[in-house]
Amino acid sequence: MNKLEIIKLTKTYKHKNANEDINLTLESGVYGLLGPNGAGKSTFMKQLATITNPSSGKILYNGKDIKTLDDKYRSMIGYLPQDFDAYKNFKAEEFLMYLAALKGLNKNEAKKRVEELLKLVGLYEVKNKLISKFSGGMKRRVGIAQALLNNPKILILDEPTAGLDPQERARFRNLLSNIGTETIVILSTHIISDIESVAKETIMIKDGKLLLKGTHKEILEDMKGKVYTIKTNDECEIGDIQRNYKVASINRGVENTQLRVISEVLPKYENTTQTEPRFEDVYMFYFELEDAREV
Ligand SMILES: Nc1ncnc2c1ncn2[C@@H]1O[C@H](COP(=O)(O)OP(=O)(O)OP(=O)(O)O)[C@@H](O)[C@H]1O
Repeated sequence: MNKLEIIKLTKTYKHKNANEDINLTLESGVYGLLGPNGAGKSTFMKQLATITNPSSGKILYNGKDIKTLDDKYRSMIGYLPQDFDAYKNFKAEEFLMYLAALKGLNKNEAKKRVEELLKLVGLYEVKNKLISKFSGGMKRRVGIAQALLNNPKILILDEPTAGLDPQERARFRNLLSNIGTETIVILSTHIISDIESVAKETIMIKDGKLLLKGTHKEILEDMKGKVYTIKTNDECEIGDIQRNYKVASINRGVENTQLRVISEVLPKYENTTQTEPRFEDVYMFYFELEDAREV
């Protein structure tokens, strides 16, 4: 069994609830934690990683409070904090060997595991290079590798793809598929495409509260009838639509301009057709975006 139960989890900083009354059950598999800046994702993950204690509520691992499991629980988790900073004066391999020793791996075990992980994150060729000479994406990959050192049962990754280029993002997706199916993986992001293909379920939080949890199919099903395409050539109308609706994208074609609109009611414009929702519409529906994307 590999199960986390999060019960009425609340974290208050001064007078603000960064997490409020969150109830969730997580079992093996990848969960994408989605929410805008300040939604409470890091706070949630820090509590799972025992970096900070809940103000109220509790977290159970296989039925036992993680507070009482203490080091036993900690030995089962891998954590990549949002602000992970590797010791820059270490070489990649040296740094991972050092952390492996801290995590209690013996030297032979550590050597084998570090080599495996360096290959997995694509840093084996540069294992003897100073981390200070690495790009942001490479440093992030060192962070991902260190979170995996102890073969965690629970892997908590706070924005693992921040700073990664498209190729590195693709590599990260492959890497996740190589992580045991017996692991609970929770990864936070505000980039919907990062979780679209890898997460079995998406968890959305907003203003510290749980908004929804579901499979992509369930979430998309819920979006049906809320996405429209409006075709127009009238600049006044385009402005009007932008002021009154959530516009996911604007496509300025030769013949006309097409606006992808998210709305719970049928928009009142002439050339409006309902269209199939895409996963990226979900973010727009639940969270405001500042500007429509011009495509
Ligand atoms: N140590 C702290 N002291 C006071 N307030 C905090 C602290 N940590 C977080 N907060 C506040 O709690 C709220 C949630 O922050 P959190 O970092 O968990 O959000 P987030 O979803 O991870 O955001 P981001 O995507 O920007 O990282 C924010 O309003 C933040 O300012």
